Amino acid sequence: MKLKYKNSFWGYFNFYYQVVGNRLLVFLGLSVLISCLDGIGLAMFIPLLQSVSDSGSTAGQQSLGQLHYFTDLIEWLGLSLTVTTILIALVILFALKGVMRFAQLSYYAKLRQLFIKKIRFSLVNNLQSLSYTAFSKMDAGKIQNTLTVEVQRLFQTMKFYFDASQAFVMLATYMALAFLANYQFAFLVGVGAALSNLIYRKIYKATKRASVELSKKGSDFNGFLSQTTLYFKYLKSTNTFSRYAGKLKYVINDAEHLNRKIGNMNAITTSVKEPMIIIVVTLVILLQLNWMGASLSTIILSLLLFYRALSFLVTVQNHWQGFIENIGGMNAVASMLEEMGSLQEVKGSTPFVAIRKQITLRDVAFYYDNTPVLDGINIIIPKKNTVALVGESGAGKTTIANMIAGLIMPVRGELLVDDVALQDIELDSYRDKIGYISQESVIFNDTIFNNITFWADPTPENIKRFEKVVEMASLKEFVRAQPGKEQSRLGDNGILISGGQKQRISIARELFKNTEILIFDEATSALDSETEKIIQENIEKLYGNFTMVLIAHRLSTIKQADTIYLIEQGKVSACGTFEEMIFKSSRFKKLVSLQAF
Ligand SMILES: Nc1ncnc2c1ncn2[C@@H]1O[C@H](COP(=O)(O)OP(=O)(O)OP(=O)(O)O)[C@@H](O)[C@H]1O
Repeated sequence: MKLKYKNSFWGYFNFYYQVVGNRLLVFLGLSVLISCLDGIGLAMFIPLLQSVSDSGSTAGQQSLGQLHYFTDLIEWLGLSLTVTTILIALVILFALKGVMRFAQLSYYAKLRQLFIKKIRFSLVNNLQSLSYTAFSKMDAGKIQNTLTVEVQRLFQTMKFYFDASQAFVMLATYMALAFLANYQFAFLVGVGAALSNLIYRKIYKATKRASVELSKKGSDFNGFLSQTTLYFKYLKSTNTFSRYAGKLKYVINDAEHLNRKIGNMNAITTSVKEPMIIIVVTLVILLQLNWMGASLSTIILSLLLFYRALSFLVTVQNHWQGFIENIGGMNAVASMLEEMGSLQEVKGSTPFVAIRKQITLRDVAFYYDNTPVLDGINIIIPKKNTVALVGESGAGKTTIANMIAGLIMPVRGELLVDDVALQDIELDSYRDKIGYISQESVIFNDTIFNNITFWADPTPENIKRFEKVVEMASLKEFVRAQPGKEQSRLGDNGILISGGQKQRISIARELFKNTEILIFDEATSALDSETEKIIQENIEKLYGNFTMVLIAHRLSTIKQADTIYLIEQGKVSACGTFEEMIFKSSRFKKLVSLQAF
């Protein structure tokens, strides 16, 4: 979903219209109906007053102006204008208004639900389909802030917009009724409204600027905050927390300064409200009494209608102020949807079922921005073979693994799965078959069972499969030792378990999945030598069952690999079995001897 809008009343209307469609018109139609019922109900007080004071129907008709049509209607229905009929009409009108109000509010609740769902679903869908390259360039704080705070602010805008519209309809209705009752008064209200709008316009502009600025500060704050929790351990143990917290406080300060500014502007608009109404009403009475020679009943009706109209004018202004205060949310969500929409992953159409023969990287080159990272890479990964990538830090091993996982595409050359180029493969079906155990283990704050099965239903087959992979990943003892066994929780980001345990859980998860290609990126880097040996044996048990890509700095762990590729500065400098490599690559031999030492 793309949400484009112009900064105007109808531009914003169009924004909501794009999300909820014609339902918006239904809502506004109900608002008009309620306003009419309210206005007519109020106008009925005049014949009521006249009936009570027995002032005769002709005077009543005059003071009602053109509104006498409503009382005519009562008479046309064959009912005489007595206190009782007017009271009954009043009750019916307001009861009807209550019913309509109920219908309108429950319709609003439905609209709100629909609106929130649509916006959140669109953001989640766009995030899901975002390309990995685009994601790595985006500001994580901004994404997080938009999906949480800004979406919330956007919903606020909708509430304020709808409330302002409702009040606007009320205002328009009372203006129309006022016009019908006494057009000179209506003119005065128009002048009053125009004057007060001059003051409000300036304040709205300044509020809008502050609101958009607030969204930016929110992104910064969220970015810093998520990193604070992510790197809590580091910040704590190195006593760098206070310096980092200083940055966080600086952003809080800025954001709260803006909030205060917005609050001050709100204070002005709110406090100006009552004096302004009184001034306009006083002017209206003075004019009516001294220059227009109006009767008391005309003045009472006019005052009733105008006071209502003016208070709705103020309500419109207040809600509009609230709307403007949150407009940054609309801006942030619309631009995030647009930005993510333009950075979507392009997926091919050939569904992936299974590897028949091999994965081939042919003369592959890759650049991060303009910096070459891979150049002329030729690698063959035959089905169910194990290929190891070794080389110094920054040589390009992870970049190759990312490409095999379909996260990035070759800039030059091609990656073929059998005969199909990676670009042509339907990536979701391909990734369904990929198991990726990265340098940073992925542990969810949930039970061991859910972490490994990825929230699979605990059916007898799944439980059996779970037990099997727990055993394969040497986790049996660990699970048994937990007080809640497989239902024990692992804590946020696996904070409650060791680095080695995290990696074994990651391995078990990939084994549970119906994986065909297994990528291990430094899978054994955080293990003690005893556990590493067990895991190593377990990985070796997988040899021949999966197509595997191993990235390991510890060369002893890849002795059994079918083929080893030595990557140096983005190029393959040698390849072969462990023994062949020792024989033909002096660089590899040196690396092995350094590690042996
Ligand atoms: N998202 C990125 N944007 C820009 N440059 C990147 C990005 N990711 C990696 N690089 C650069 O690409 C080069 C290869 O990185 P890569 O992670 O593939 O190396 P590696 O061999 O896996 O290193 P290590 O063994 O330390 O994990 C490095 O110079 C790295 O700085």
